Amino acid sequence: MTSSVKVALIQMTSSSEVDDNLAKAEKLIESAAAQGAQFIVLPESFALMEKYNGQKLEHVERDGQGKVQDWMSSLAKKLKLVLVGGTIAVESEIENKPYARCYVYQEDGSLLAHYDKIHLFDVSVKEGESYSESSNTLAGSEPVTFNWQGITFGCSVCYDLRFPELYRYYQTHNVDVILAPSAFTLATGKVHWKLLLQARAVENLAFVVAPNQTGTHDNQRKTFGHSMVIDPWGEVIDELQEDEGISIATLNINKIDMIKEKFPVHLHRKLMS
Ligand SMILES: O=C(O)CNC(=O)[C@H](CS)NC(=O)CCC(=O)C(=O)O
Repeated sequence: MTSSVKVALIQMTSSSEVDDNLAKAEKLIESAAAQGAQFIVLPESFALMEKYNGQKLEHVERDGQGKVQDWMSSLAKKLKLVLVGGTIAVESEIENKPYARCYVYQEDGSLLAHYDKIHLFDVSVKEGESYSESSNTLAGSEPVTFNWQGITFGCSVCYDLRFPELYRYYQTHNVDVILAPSAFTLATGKVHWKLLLQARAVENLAFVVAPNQTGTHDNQRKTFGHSMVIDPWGEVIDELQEDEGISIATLNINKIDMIKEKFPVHLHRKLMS
């Protein structure tokens, strides 16, 4: 059983050009691999930030085939690492309503897991800034965990962070590392991003790995950056600022048991549903 893993988070300002985004992400991933990262996580919508909000999506793939899936699989294989692909739009059973899907590829290029974003961002952030993700996306319904090298991971995406019951499910399924690739807005990120990430880590005694989009996108949307890794005690192990780049952190998985032994919050629950 592996007791530590070197993860890398990719922070980028994705545009509305898929090829440009993949080229940019590839450079960052190669640099992270050269620094010894074994497990790399891309942010939500890394391959495409749509120009238009609430309209038909411009690049949607079919499960199992498509440019972005091929790119993720071959890169994972070439660099012999795990690659978590934030989200991409993947056809669902309903026309023009793809899932926002996170694919996880492993070292031989095969698929290890996939997760469909459950909570969709239908909110008004402030005057002139509102989102209607459900108008062009179908919500997933299943929490997803997977095991890699004896470590258990739980999947989530962005707005999911506001729904603690998803993470409580992961706690009851012994998740060691919570993944939360995001495109958190600048306006909400300033107030809520770090707070939510730390809360999810502390209340569930798990690491939280959260790469975010950053900067101003083609569609004029602004995202917050500040990709970070939090340990199960709530401490920020590594944090980026607003520039594009990579964050590399070593997760010492033994730390979870060390904390649970002295501070067994997970055994003190009373109101089980
Ligand atoms: O639409 C895309 O291209 C990429 N997807 C997103 O940006 C998604 C849905 S609009 N954003 C969020 O979930 C932000 C959540 C958030 O910021 C909060 O909870 O405060």
